[in-house]
Amino acid sequence: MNIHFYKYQGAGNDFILVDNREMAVNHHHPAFIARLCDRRFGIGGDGIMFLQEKPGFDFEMIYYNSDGQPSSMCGNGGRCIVAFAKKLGVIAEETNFLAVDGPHYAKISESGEWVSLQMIDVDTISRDGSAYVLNTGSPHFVQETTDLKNKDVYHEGKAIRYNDTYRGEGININFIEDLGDHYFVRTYERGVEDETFACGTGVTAVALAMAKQKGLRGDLVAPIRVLGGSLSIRFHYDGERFTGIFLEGPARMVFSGSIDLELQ
Ligand SMILES: N[C@H](CCC[C@H](N)C(=O)O)C(=O)O
Repeated sequence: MNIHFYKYQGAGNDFILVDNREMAVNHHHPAFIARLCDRRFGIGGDGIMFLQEKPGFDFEMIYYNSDGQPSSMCGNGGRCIVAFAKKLGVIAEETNFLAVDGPHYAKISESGEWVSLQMIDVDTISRDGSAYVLNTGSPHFVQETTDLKNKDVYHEGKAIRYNDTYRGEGININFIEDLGDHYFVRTYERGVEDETFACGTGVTAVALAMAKQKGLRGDLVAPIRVLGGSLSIRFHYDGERFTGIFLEGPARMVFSGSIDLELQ
């Protein structure tokens, strides 16, 4: 099957995007999806998204992790598919689209390279030892640490993700270092089963957990550095609920192309 695709990245979290409005690609084949995402035998990417028609919305975002399995929400992927929709002429500067965790509003800059994506509201944060556990569209474990640049994120993240508590459903593991004027975050991602250069729902989880830990309230902004660049989270916290949560940052096309791949 010949597939025309676009490659995007949002702060180094990279994705394959396919305009599937004609429903030409039947993507319910994990081995086929995993092969497309394979960095040696395919195009390569942390995940893949199909942009599809959906009555009542500008489009629907269908997202798979690179392991080929359907996934929960992808924040950086959501920002990249908004940039993709603008490139296709499906939207102008604002959009309401449907994703796996429900409707999302987003705004995009004139340049088409800066996207602000509204995330779902959050009203539950639990603890696991000194860590925070919460769902921002995907499940996240947030652990504050020091000397993060030298941490073995792969092995330490994998050990938590596959421990007795999380082995079943899986969870994304975020390590955060508070550097005063910003947080530095590194993430081991479920479904990629490796560290990624950024995780949008992950840095969102970090921003909310740190606000709770510090007893912050009101309209807040959390500047965050990740391996692949910078992201910013804006939100309101009244001590109970986190609302008006926006994940903001770059979303850029890297290249486009086509690939001939037979269904396994
Ligand atoms: N790996 C995540 C989904 C993608 C999350 C990440 N790429 C983001 O930007 O939110 C999971 O399985 O929960």
